[in-house]
Amino acid sequence: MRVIVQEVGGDGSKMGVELLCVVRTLLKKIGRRVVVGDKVLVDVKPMDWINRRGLIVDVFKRVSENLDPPVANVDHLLILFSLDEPKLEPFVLTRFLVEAESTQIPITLALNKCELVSEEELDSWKIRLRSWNYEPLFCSVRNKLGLDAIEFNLRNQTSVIVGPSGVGKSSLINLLRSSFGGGAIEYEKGFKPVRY
Ligand SMILES: Nc1nc2c(ncn2[C@@H]2O[C@H](COP(=O)(O)OP(=O)(O)OP(=O)(O)O)[C@@H](O)[C@H]2O)c(=O)[nH]1
Repeated sequence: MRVIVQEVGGDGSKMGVELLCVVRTLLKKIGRRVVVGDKVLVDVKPMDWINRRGLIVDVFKRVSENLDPPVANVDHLLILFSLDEPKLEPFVLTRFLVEAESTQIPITLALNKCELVSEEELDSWKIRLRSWNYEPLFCSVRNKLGLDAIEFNLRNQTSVIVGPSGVGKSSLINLLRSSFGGGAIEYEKGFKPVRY
């Protein structure tokens, strides 16, 4: 598992170092599963700092837990759809929103590829989504529009970017990483946690 070091008893120089870790057998035996987003205690021998290896010996208590797919300690969900390519389908969006709401994790809805549709279409989506009680953020990753507001929403929390295939999740994560210096971990298609 990839672990990013956040604290080493008084030694700030190791902050941000990425370690490749295995999980202690005892943890597996007692059913303590380690999932993406977990905060863990890692045992690193002095020599292992060179090879960047470690052993996960404990898992801290989770603030939140999502079972499918398994991800822990998520503060925020960014639901990303595109207005076109693929076209925004109200039924699919509803399904994502209902499922996201059921987690009780705060949600931001963002609609990407806004440069592909007319002003009229944008306005009609704005009105429609307002009637559903959502205030979506419109953006275009390609044209670098509307990204400040998204970056602001992601700041200082662990978010999961959710959305159908092809809407621009990876493109957004990559652009945020390069433009704003945020961190990101891709987890699996359609479900991407990012610590920003
Ligand atoms: N026109 C347009 N295309 C975009 C924009 N953002 C991303 N794309 C393109 O959309 C395609 C899909 O983008 P990805 O970032 O791979 O989408 P994804 O949501 O990560 O897709 P999966 O990995 O299948 O879940 C790529 O060809 C991107 O270049 C945008 O704002 N406008």
